Amino acid sequence: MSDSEEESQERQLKVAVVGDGACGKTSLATRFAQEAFGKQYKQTIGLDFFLKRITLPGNLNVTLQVWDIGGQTIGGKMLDKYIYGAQGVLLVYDITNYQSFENLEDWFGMVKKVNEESDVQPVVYLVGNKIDLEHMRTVKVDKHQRFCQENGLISHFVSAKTGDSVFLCFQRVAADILGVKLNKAEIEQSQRIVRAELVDYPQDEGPVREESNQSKICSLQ
Ligand SMILES: Nc1nc2c(ncn2[C@@H]2O[C@H](COP(=O)(O)OP(=O)(O)OP(=O)(O)O)[C@@H](O)[C@H]2O)c(=O)[nH]1
Repeated sequence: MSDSEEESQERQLKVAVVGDGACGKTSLATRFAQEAFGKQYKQTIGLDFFLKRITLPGNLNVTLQVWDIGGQTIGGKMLDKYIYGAQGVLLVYDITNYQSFENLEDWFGMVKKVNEESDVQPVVYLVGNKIDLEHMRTVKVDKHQRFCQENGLISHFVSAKTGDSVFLCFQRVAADILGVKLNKAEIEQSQRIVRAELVDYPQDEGPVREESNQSKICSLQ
């Protein structure tokens, strides 16, 4: 294959998103791929796919295939087939739902089983979702960190609702899979993409305190 043919072949990465029903997997995929969020819960039956093209440092174009796996598939016959071949796995739970955190043992067990015989192991992230509901948190941060340390997982906290850290999370997965390092500026840039829509202070004036739209915007932070 010539160099130019190789260059034109876009890299596709499979990222499987697993976790209990209603923890926010579809919402994360939708936020990442379509920059949208819906309040209404619609259960995923089986699985859904999302595709999103991103550019990593070094002008590396990558298409992420996000496999949004329905929470009800745990214990089902198809789950191992859905997870098989994923280079990245997001183990998602809802920080306001302790059970969804506890059940990650089972989800992670399934991921390990599927990859038992494989030489290459997927990059696995522990993702605490719904951080906009911090006041309702039932899973302590140190529990989350311990689970990461004990199992060699990478930690992330996100909100599909506000978009907080969602793009960064997927971007990091892609970068980790490909062994690309993101520097501080790139990480900040990714965070800014999400926040730019929410915060729009007038130049040189700093945050406005009172009644205007700004206070509504601040409450999203
Ligand atoms: N406040 C808040 N609500 C969220 C967030 N993410 C998802 N939700 C809500 O949680 C509910 C479930 O979200 P889904 O994305 O459908 O959950 P899921 O994990 O895909 O569920 P299954 O399809 O059953 O596996 C919906 O009502 C979402 O609007 C979040 O970050 N913050």
